[in-house]
Amino acid sequence: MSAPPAIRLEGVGLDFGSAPLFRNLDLRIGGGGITVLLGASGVGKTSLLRMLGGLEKPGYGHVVADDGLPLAGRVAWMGQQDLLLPWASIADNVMLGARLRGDAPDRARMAHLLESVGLSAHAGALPATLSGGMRQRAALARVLYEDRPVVLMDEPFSALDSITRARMQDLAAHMLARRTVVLITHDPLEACRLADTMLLMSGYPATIEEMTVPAGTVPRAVDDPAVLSAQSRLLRRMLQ
Ligand SMILES: Nc1ncnc2c1ncn2[C@@H]1O[C@H](COP(=O)(O)OP(=O)(O)OP(=O)(O)O)[C@@H](O)[C@H]1O
Repeated sequence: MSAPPAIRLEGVGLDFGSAPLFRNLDLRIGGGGITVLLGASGVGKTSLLRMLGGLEKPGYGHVVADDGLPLAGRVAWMGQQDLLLPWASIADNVMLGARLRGDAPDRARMAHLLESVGLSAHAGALPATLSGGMRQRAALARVLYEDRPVVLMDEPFSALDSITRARMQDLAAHMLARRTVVLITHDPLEACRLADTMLLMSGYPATIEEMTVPAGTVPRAVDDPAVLSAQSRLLRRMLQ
């Protein structure tokens, strides 16, 4: 994997119809860490993520990597839905990118990744036979198979029960270490466990405020007192 770049938004604007989502927005997403994006529903988090991934073109301004190289081809995406192909095995789903590119699939790499996410025994299974948490682990293995330095995650764990969610947070934090990760979540505990940098979006057009993160390295423990008090401060702030 190439070095994880920082990403800059320079004077970015985006409107949908008459609604100004962003006006002259400047923002730097640090390289090689997890930036968590929080904010009320509809404030523009997904739109910002889509601009970072090149899926949405800003009305004006630029989205650039700090190393001066194009971002295209260096970004992987993980969303709330696992988007696994229902008719393909877990193994084939993990190697899907290679197949789409016409590359020879790397079965050893796939097997290693499935082992890392605890799914070795399910390589030949169809997605429908797995639990939601297992399918998200398969989706994570697919992201890791692609080995992109930038990973954009739009509420990837929000459909999971709280125990599975906490396990996925630990797994993702370990497996995605040293990549440039941007994670959207509505869950203050998830934000406080996983953020190296925490950004709160609010208003129309949106402004972005950097929040203080708890001390300690990611993933922080679920019962860390600093995490729990930061979580309640954050929730109170989000309710304002
Ligand atoms: N392609 C589009 N065309 C028109 N309007 C859009 C489009 N994409 C997003 N919007 C609008 O832009 C606003 C921001 O949407 P966005 O999905 O970015 O918000 P969000 O903060 O991610 O919300 P949520 O937390 O509910 O997912 C919403 O009002 C939405 O309806």
